[in-house]
Amino acid sequence: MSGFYYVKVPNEPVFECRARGKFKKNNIKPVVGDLVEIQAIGNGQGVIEIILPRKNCLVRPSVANIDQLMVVFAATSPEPDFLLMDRLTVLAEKNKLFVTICITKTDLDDRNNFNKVVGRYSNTDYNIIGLSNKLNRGIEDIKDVLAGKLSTLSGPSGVGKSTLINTINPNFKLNVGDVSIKTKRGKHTTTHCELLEVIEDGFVVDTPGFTSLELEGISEYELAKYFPDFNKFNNCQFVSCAHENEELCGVKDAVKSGELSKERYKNYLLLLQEVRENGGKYR
Ligand SMILES: Nc1nc2c(ncn2[C@@H]2O[C@H](COP(=O)(O)OP(=O)(O)OP(=O)(O)O)[C@@H](O)[C@H]2O)c(=O)[nH]1
Ligand SMILES: [Zn+2]
Repeated sequence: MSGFYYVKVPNEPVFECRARGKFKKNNIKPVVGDLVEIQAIGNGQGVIEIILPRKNCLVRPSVANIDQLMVVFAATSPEPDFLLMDRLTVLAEKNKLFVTICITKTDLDDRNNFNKVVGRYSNTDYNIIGLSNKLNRGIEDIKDVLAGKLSTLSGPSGVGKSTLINTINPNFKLNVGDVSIKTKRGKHTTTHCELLEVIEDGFVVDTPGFTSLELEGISEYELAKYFPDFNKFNNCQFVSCAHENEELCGVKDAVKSGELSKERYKNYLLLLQEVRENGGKYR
């Protein structure tokens, strides 16, 4: 119901809470993932008194205190969108989140897209997990990386996010859709958003994901920072090197020698262009 927040309290049923009026006055709204202090008023109801400081807060949908961005793409059907994959990892880096890249439908991977992903990100410390919901492959690895964290799953429609959650924990019975229907635009307006405890102390935000990528401004000077693999090679002549047209650029050298992924570098240049066109706003 609108105006209510559902608060999980250890060893108690979920409390149905309203927020103190002072929050509204100060234009603050509790969001999913917030750690709060409540006052119980009986009957499983309570009032949110304090919102503890957030370590991060992503928007659209608003979720606070996320530990991990699990980027989910299919090996095929739909084909992986590598530019979106790089955008999502930039979003994660900007917000200091762990990154796990989960490639689903590896049972259909006749073009070796899983290995392509492993190659592209080989100079990062991202977890890269190949998964088949169909063959029950990789599920234990996914459980391991979800344990003890608040994660959000992000990726295009139809890659198998709901199937994955259902496989991990069949209690959820999320709707699994038909790819062709679900990929039509405009289907993804969730009005509510909740946390699913998919395994003990491992929570996942139930949302269509941050594919719209509304970020606060990222300047052209900081974009490269969010490509952690580039950082290993940035012994460039200029400290503020954009790794673009500059001479003596460690990143460009590493791309030339094959140590850094050419595709990822290409996407970096595309995103750099975008950041500039948006005057520092990266969308
Ligand atoms: N072959 C194969 N098919 C899969 C796998 N995982 C999911 N699918 C199928 O892919 C289709 C889409 O799965 P969903 O779980 O609805 O995908 P989703 O990412 O939740 O999609 P949205 O809810 O639109 O975001 C369904 O027909 C699933 O049965 C897999 O590992 N292998
Ligand atoms: Zn450089």
